[in-house]
Amino acid sequence: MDALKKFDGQYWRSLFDSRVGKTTWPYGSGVWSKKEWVLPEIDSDDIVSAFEGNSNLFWAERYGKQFLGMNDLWVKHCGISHTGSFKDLGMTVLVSQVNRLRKMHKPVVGVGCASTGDTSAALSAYCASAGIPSIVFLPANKISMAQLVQPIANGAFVLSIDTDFDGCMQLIREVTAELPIYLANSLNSLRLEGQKTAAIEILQQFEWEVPDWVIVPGGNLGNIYAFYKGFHMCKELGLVDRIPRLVCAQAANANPLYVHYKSGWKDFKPVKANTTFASAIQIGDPVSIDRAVFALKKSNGIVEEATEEELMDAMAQADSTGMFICPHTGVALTALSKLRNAGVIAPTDRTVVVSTAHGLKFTQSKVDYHSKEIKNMECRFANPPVQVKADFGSVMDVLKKYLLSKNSKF
Ligand SMILES: N[C@@H](CCOP(=O)(O)O)C(=O)O
Repeated sequence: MDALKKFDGQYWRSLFDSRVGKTTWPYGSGVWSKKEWVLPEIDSDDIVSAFEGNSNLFWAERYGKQFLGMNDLWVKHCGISHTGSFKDLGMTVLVSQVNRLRKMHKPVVGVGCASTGDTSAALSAYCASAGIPSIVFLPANKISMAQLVQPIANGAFVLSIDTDFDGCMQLIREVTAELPIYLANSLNSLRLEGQKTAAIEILQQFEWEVPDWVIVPGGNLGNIYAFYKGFHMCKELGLVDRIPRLVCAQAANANPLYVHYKSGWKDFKPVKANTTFASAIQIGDPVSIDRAVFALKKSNGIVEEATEEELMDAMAQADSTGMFICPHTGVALTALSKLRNAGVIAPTDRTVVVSTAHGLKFTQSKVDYHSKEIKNMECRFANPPVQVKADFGSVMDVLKKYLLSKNSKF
């Protein structure tokens, strides 16, 4: 009861008074009447910023310390971009080249891709901007609504095909062998030239100090190779003297690289990719398998996997520290956590997790999780909204309960 008394408005008012020397609470009426707002001085440690230091490379201080006991964990957010994923980096290069080819009157009637949602979004946007027809093959009902609407809105010719990504990939390869449609998937090295810039940018953002680890979610596997290519190029140029160890993180429901790695890189076998919340990496027969294996061998790399529960829990925990990540980044964070727990990654290792897409593309998965509506999943970190009657007493009751649970010092 004593603790509850402290929710009295006067208590809060005195708290603010004592912090800044005069009444400062600027909102509301009644106990907290509106008075002059004086900003207290703050220390630089108090500053809460989503982006510490550089624009898209941020220090995941709270997540690192709270969940992993790490103090040098960084997230490279590649989803803060025009279409909300790292695909923009490569697609601008590829579509620019196609634009040039068309100006040279080369017979390119359009650009096509198979996609789990991010590649098609980027392709359709850049093509629309250049006035080039884009054709996208999407697995029906297997990508998020936000991703589906992107190529539709950008005026692409969208084929929703009753198969999975691997089926779409097979079909687009056959079609582009017949028609002068330029294939924009990441087996095209122009894509990788663009994507490798993320690796160069990480080194530049750390002022050419090489991180110990870089963790990348992997599906079609072009990106892990692109990162290797960028780091390797900087080493060749003498900008750095080593490259980071790479970790490729896969969903356990679509894990052909993980299985291959665990077999000691014996014969690669495609798998049937099962449904995963990390839908952009729901791929069983990745086109860049050989390049990925090369990159991992050259970087003394590791492959890890994440179950559905692990990746969704990791996403929820990361979001609770302010990140709002995509499920694929949840896969990468799970890989990190497993490697930390196994003692492979040390608490002080400088580690960069590559966040591949914007969380807003995957809101349905977050809604399902926080509503605890996922079969066979505990959803341990769900934060469902509280239903409350529209009266002051009811609102105060739930608020007091909530605030007491959050503020043990009261
Ligand atoms: N996750 C990808 C799948 C296609 O991969 P790509 O590397 O060939 O573009 C997507 O978003 O479509």
